[in-house]
Amino acid sequence: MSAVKLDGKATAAKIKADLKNRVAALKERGVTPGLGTVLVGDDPGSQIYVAGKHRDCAEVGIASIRVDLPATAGQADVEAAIDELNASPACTGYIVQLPLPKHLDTMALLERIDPAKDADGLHPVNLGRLVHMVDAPLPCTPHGIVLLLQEYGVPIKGAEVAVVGRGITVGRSLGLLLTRRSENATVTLCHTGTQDLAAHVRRADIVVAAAGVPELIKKDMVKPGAAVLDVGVSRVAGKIAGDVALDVEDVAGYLTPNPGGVGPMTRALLLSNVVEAAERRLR
Ligand SMILES: Nc1nc(=O)c2c([nH]1)NC[C@@H]1CN(c3ccc(C(=O)N[C@@H](CCC(=O)O)C(=O)O)cc3)C=[N+]21
Repeated sequence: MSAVKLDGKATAAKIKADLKNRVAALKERGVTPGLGTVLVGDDPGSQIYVAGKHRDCAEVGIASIRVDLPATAGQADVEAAIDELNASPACTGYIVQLPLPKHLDTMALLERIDPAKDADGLHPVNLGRLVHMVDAPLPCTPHGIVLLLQEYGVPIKGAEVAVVGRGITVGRSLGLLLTRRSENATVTLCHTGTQDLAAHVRRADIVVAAAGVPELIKKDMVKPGAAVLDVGVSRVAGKIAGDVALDVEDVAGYLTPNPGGVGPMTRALLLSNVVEAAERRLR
């Protein structure tokens, strides 16, 4: 068997086309959405991601505001950048690129972001709203995963989902999203303390690999026909390595390419959060 490709790049293009129309409508009402990024230091990977986000903005008509600070920036310097974006009417949403240099207190900085401008959907207030299932910006990667499954008609309701990785940005938040009444999946959240990972993955109709361990998910662990989503972005010898072994394609029913799968969806949903924040402002 050869798996159906869950084409994140193509699906993200559709989402961006819709956003472009919504941005045009906002501009007619006098509001231009603006995405801010705060980047501290010169990690090459982070530089590439941030540059990509600004290109995406230009594509759909979102203004972008780039704040780059040196690796030596102190807590007060980053706080000042955050305060400025919180106060700026031109910025409707922004992110602080992670990971931050180790000398900075990441949690204190993330909590300082105005929750109404939280484009990542990872502010504790917004994660709390997700727990309570009230309207708020959603975490981009989990939201992108749900939309990608829906785009290809992969049944979520009643599905057994194995999420591998309990990080806040993907695994833990995705568990919250998929167990809402509107999704109604049954989620097993696996992590490094899981006793028999293969047994959990083998039962799953949908497998989401977000552990950051190259080739963690092997062919013999996947139920034939299952949908497999690869969130891994480890760097091995300069190349992106996913969490899913290549030959999983032989047994899976659906599989994300990587690159070209979950990554482009994450970026599209970031733009979506910026546009939604601008729309909320007009309500
Ligand atoms: N505050 C914050 N928010 C983030 O959302 C965030 C972050 N910090 N820090 C780093 C991670 C990583 N991340 C990616 C998003 C898209 C691709 C992506 O689009 N990748 C392309 C390939 C790009 C390439 O080849 O390098 C693809 O999958 O097709 C990758 C990685 C967002 N992150």
